[in-house]
Amino acid sequence: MGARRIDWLAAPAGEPLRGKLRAPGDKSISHRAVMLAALAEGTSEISGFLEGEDTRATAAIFQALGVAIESPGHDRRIVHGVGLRGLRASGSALDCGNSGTGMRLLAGLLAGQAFDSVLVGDASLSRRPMARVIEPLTAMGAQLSSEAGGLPPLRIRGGAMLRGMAHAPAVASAQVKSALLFAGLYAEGTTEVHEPHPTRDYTERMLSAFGWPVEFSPGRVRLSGGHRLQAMDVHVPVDFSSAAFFLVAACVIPGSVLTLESVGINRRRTGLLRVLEMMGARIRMEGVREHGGEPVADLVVQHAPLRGIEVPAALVADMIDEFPALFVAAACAQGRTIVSGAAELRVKESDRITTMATALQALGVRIEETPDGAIIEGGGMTGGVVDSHGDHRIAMSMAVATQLASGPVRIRDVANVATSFPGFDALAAQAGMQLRTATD
Ligand SMILES: O=C(O)C1=C[C@@H](OP(=O)(O)O)[C@@H](O)[C@H](O)C1
Ligand SMILES: C=C(OP(=O)(O)O)C(=O)O
Repeated sequence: MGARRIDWLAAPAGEPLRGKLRAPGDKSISHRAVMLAALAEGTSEISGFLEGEDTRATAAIFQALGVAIESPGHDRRIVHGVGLRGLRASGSALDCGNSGTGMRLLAGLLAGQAFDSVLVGDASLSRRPMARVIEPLTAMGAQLSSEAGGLPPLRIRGGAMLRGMAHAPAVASAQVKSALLFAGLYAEGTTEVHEPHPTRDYTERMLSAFGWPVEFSPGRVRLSGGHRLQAMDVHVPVDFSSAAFFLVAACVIPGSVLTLESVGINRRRTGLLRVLEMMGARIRMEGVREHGGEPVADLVVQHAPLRGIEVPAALVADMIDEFPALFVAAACAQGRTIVSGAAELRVKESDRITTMATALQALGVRIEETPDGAIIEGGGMTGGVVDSHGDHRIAMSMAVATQLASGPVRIRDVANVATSFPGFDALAAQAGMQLRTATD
């Protein structure tokens, strides 16, 4: 982000990945934990909090809104909740950084406040579509405006009287669903969301854990205004999306046997596991248990030859952030992999279809873009220079790809990895990958 321009220089280490790794805490759950703890009555302690730029931006926003948040140690936060009506106006714009989750969830939450707010973001976030939350929130009575084309900054007028209603969003998006549920806390009557495909259900589960009555089943959720949130301690599991880079790396690097510890395996997040298994991967779950109300397991992954498949469109929402990593698995597989039904990838931190296609092509992979996916021919990769376009998931996926390239690779513009996975390069080196930082 910002002025820092960092590249990675990577080379195939020629070594299998071995040992045990623990990836950082879940980004989606960390955002929600801060938000609900801030609105709760009493003091909540969050452990396993993701020390990423995205989630720290959310915590800083709540501090600007008058919530006392202590950081007693790495991965920990103590949040002194102010209750549903206890936030107060910030004198300045609230900066969500690179985080779509932060901005969209806050749009719903701030629409219910008595004061005005402005949400801003970095250059990437300022290009991402917000009409998907502005329109349904406006239908509930919220007063929000954006730049032309539904782009940030978002200006939110306080004091609106929100009405609950039933929503059927056109896109399957946990961010949209969660924005509507946050507004629903402040609305009169019942707010319902019927999704085109079920998406991650952390907002529903966490609201319920904080004591708010919520009815939900996959793809459906319903709640009413007029209740209270009670403080609780939140234990954040390891983020499956972060573990996914190492899962793919160990699948494709011959001789690897790697254990990823205590990974969150909520079904709405683990579509990639099912797809890799269809491709021939050998991944075992050990010690399945509950951690802070979420299922977690150690994932033991062993190298296995992968074959190309047609990725079932029904799994897209369950692996929405894992496509860059999947593209790398596909490039290393035998045969053709077809991805479709994934047009949402075009409105993430970068256009992830074009960015991945361009990066893999630069390493000699045959990959053809389609409007909602790609056709990837497996085979070898050469060395070269690739650009992550400031997209954390592209940078980390290409770092995995380089381990199978026939020569050195420079990955440009990787600083943004700190938004979701600070310390990725150190962990990659610990596992046996060769990656070093270079600045221009
Ligand atoms: O709700 C969330 O925490 C998220 C939902 C997904 O976005 P969409 O809701 O736009 O699919 C995902 O891509 C993002 O990384 C986190
Ligand atoms: C899309 C992502 O996050 P966000 O939408 O929160 O920016 C992501 O982390 O891949």
